Amino acid sequence: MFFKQEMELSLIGLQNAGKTSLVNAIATGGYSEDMIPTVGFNMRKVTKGNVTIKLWDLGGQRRFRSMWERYCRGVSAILYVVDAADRDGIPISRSELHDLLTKPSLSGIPLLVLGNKIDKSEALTQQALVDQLDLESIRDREVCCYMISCKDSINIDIAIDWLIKHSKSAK
Ligand SMILES: Nc1nc2c(ncn2[C@@H]2O[C@H](COP(=O)(O)OP(=O)(O)OP(=O)(O)O)[C@@H](O)[C@H]2O)c(=O)[nH]1
Ligand SMILES: [Mg+2]
Repeated sequence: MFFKQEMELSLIGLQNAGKTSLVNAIATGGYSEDMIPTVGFNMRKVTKGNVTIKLWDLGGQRRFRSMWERYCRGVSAILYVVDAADRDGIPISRSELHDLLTKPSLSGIPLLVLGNKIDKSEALTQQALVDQLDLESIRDREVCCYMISCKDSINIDIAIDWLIKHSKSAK
């Protein structure tokens, strides 16, 4: 098996989805309820075995969404994080995702959608999330969807495994 030495990922998705929490879960396994909304973006480098991962953690508030495209260009994969327990937020999340994927600069970049907060009882099932985000209509790239909890560290490892297997080679 061949391991990529370097991977560059962008984390996007609406505010409060859990992107910064996911960075912490990947980096240290830590979790906090007291999070500050990301203003603009943060960059973090994490090493997992022999893979170095550069993570661009973007702000999800509306005023930052126009930056998403710029920070997704040329990445190995896009991570789209969704609060699976925020059912009212799903339609906006869907339209922001599909808008982004129409950008020619991002064509072909693999997409991993992560439905977060499955520790909450109101979280959607994976099938419901796939349906409501209309992921089946995305045919121009590799797409996968996992349900995770940053809080309880559920499925973080399988998400990283998918990224290692499916990421485009780093530039
Ligand atoms: N129950 C639960 N809460 C979570 C989980 N992951 C994150 N949260 C909470 O969700 C809130 C927002 O988390 P952040 O990681 O700051 O969200 P974000 O996507 O980075 O938000 P922006 O930076 O504003 O775009 C925090 O209160 C977290 O503690 C989870 O798996 N389960
Ligand atoms: Mg954040």
